[in-house]
Amino acid sequence: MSKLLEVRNISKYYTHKDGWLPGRRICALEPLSFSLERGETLAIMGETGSGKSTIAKIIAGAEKPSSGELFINGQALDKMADQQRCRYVRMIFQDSLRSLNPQITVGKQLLEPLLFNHDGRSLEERKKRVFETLRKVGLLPEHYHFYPHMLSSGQQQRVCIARAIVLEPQIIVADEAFAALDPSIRAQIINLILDLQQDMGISFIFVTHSPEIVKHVSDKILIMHRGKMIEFGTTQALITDPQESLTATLLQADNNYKVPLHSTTKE
Ligand SMILES: Nc1ncnc2c1ncn2[C@@H]1O[C@H](COP(=O)(O)OP(=O)(O)OP(=O)(O)O)[C@@H](O)[C@H]1O
Repeated sequence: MSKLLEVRNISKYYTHKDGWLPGRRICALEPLSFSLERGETLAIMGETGSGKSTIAKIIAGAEKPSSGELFINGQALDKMADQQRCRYVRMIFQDSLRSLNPQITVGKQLLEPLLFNHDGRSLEERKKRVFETLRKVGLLPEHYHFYPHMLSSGQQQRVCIARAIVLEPQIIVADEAFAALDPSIRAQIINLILDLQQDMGISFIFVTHSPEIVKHVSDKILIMHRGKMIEFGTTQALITDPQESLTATLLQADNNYKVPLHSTTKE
């Protein structure tokens, strides 16, 4: 496996503009570095407010780091134009279902990223890519003409995944994207992601509180505590020999969620 993503010394400070202490600087992330190989899945875990979403947003380009650099295949990510960057990294947000526009058909919502990405394809070629993508996420050609409210929540989540993969990115960042789903649907979506990873070689970065999801899908785990990366290593190493008590606590099994075993599980 070759190195896909390299995160070097990224940090993030926010300055409060209002409230009790305007102008006060908050350190959301102390400088941290890690790397990810092609096709690997990384899980980011930690308590509330520890900086997990901040890392996810910086990798996806939704936030700028206060310092540090990110490289993808050796190329500096922050020097890329948005159109180029979104061909490499796409994000599925916490409230991804609400990010679907209720007034636009599924097909048009999937065409949008392709139109934004001026790659010289004809409309017919783009539509062909959209139909292929619907198939990859387990939807039917007729879903192209559906509006989001005509789909179940599991199908809507598949549209969100389709929107993330339609540009064939190398990394997808999912920030607690599946937490609100019914457990059986969530298991199907997680298994879909494992299939996509095998078929398309996409690397996933998950922000999650669920040890079961982490054990099921991730190759590596990054543990955050109050803006600091306190542990980073392979899933196997952190499960069998955690160096921090917080790591052991976060990885204790939760009984609320079980992913039915799948042939491609990483366990
Ligand atoms: N836009 C912002 N302005 C000011 N402070 C922010 C902003 N975004 C995040 N923070 C602060 O940065 C810190 C890290 O936030 P972040 O959302 O990354 O944590 P998290 O680990 O993802 O938490 P959660 O699990 O609750 O989503 C928190 O103290 C948060 O209040």
